Amino acid sequence: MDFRLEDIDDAEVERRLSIVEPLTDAVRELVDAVIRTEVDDAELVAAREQIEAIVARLRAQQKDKGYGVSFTRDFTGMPWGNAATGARNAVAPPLRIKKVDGVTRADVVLGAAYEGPGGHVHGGIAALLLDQLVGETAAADHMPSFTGTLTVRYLRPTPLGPVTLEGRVTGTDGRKTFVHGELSDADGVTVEAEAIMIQPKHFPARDAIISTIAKLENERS
Ligand SMILES: CCCCCCCC(=O)SCCNC(=O)CCNC(=O)[C@H](O)C(C)(C)COP(=O)(O)OP(=O)(O)OC[C@H]1O[C@@H](n2cnc3c(N)ncnc32)[C@H](O)[C@@H]1OP(=O)(O)O
Repeated sequence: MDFRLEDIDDAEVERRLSIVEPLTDAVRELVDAVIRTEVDDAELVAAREQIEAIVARLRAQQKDKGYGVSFTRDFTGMPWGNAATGARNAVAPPLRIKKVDGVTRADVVLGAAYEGPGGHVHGGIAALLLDQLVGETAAADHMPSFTGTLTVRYLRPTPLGPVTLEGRVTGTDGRKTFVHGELSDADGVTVEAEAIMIQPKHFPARDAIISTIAKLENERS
């Protein structure tokens, strides 16, 4: 797994976010505009040519694979390519999850890019968002839990628009954490999930980051 340490402070994280988040938001707007536009064919062709030029500009310097996950020395994660939350990923709605007293919560608006049944949220998108939510619900002490089993029950169709997600731990058993998650619209719960999250036996990436931080601290003292 691609985890790495970047020796930067919070101000630098914020500076980078202030550049990339508006870019990602502009691409989200582009995706929505392409889905919903009713301009004529000539306009579509002209737009495509402009988009291809922008893609070529961005491809001038690229990472080999995915974005991976960087951490600062304070273990602030920068999972900016994440499909649900990524600050650089226009596919992500993006989900912004807050944890208060062990309960995770997120409010997000799901627009045209997340459609499954006409006018309603795609079931895979609901599962994606719930998967991320249960992951962050189970995470503790900088130690991730991976989804072992995710059971999703669709109670009724979720209309496109604003939705709320909420997750809570329902139990633990050794390295396993059991999590309940819900996705709701204004009228109540539309999708619910039960997850078995598992802290991996070995997580070499975390150990590697901890030893790199220790080395940096030694060098500075
Ligand atoms: C910080 C937020 C990040 C959020 C990210 C969003 C969440 C995600 O999308 S994670 C990505 C999707 N998930 C994955 O890719 C996981 C792939 N699987 C794996 O990596 C491993 O199988 C893993 C880590 C789940 C378990 O491996 P390992 O640590 O070797 O488990 P193992 O020692 O065999 O078993 C431990 C316990 O878990 C149970 N278990 C193992 N696999 C599963 C499973 N898939 N489902 C349920 N229980 C399981 C075992 O039965 C055992 O239970 P017990 O202790 O009672 O005997």
